[in-house]
Amino acid sequence: MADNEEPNPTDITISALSFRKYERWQWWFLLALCIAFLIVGQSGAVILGRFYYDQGGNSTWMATLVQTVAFPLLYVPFFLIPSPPEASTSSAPPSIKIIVLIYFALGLLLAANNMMYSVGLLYLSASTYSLICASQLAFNAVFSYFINSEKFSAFIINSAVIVTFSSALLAVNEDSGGPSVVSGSKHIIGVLCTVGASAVYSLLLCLMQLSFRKVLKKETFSVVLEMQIYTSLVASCACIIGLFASGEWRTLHGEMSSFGKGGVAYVMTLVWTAVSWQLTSVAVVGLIFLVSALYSNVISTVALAVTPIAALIVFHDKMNGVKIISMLLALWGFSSYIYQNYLDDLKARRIAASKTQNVSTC
Ligand SMILES: Nc1nc2[nH]cnc2c(=O)[nH]1
Repeated sequence: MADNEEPNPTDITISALSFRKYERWQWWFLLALCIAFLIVGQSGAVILGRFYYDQGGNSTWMATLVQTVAFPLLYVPFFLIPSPPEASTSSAPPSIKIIVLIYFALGLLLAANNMMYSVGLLYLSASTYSLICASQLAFNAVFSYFINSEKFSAFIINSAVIVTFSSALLAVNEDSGGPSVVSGSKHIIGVLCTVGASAVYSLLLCLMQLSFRKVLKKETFSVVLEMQIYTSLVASCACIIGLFASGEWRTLHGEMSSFGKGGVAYVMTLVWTAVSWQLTSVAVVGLIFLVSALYSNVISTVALAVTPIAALIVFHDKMNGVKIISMLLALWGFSSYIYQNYLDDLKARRIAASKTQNVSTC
């Protein structure tokens, strides 16, 4: 855009304009915090999830439940973080019935995604798993286009394609961990569930973005915590019903006593997996709120490429050329999207400046 051209608010590809409650530095600070939480939380959660299966854990319902059940922890930031007062908006607030319906539907989608994600992690090697997970950015781009009318700049397309390659590259990595031998049918179930999870996850993120923009319309971060708390409540109830209805709860005691590293390690693994998932989920929803569903998914996929570093530190896993190239690609894709954020920020400043100028010349 030329300097003398009037900036057009609809050119902006991120939601910076709709996020007026916070100062610009606060917006960037929240963005950095969410990115850090997502990368640390997801790497930790995936590694602990793999550890649970490796040490003899076998309950997919339990692996699914821990992805949401620690949501009461979020009441701590919910009550501690002060929210700027809501501006009075011209539109009426949504009815309670609509809000309950939204949280209920999104909570069920979340439970379905988490179940399929757990089955994929159980039956597939980390490499096959990463390859299929890479498809979620393509799903997300399609859903974002149709559901959120997302505008794709060259930097966004570049970022999504490069991060997809980065994740796919992990798949050619020979020494990736995972179950050594699974039967053909279980492998097929693992593939179908991971593809299903990728599609449902992308749809879920886009629907969350739509709910923030079109229905909830709050401009404070508390709406992120509310979204996470209520959808997790619904998803956890669905998992508890599944755990009891499937009879899997009867196997839990035996699983704990035969856990490779002992009963205390079993409990600790589940507790820290649950905490890591909360950190991850708040960051995922926070990034949808601050920027977009596609952005949140790009950072999730970058976290996938960063997981080998965490495995290197925690399990002293081997590092090799493929993993390093995958991470460098992820970093490149990530930088491309951050640069788009910067350009959008510049445009938002110009719009604000031209508005002030117009007011003062009137
Ligand atoms: N399907 C899916 N579920 C998730 N839950 C948290 N992160 C992810 C992800 O990257 N993909």
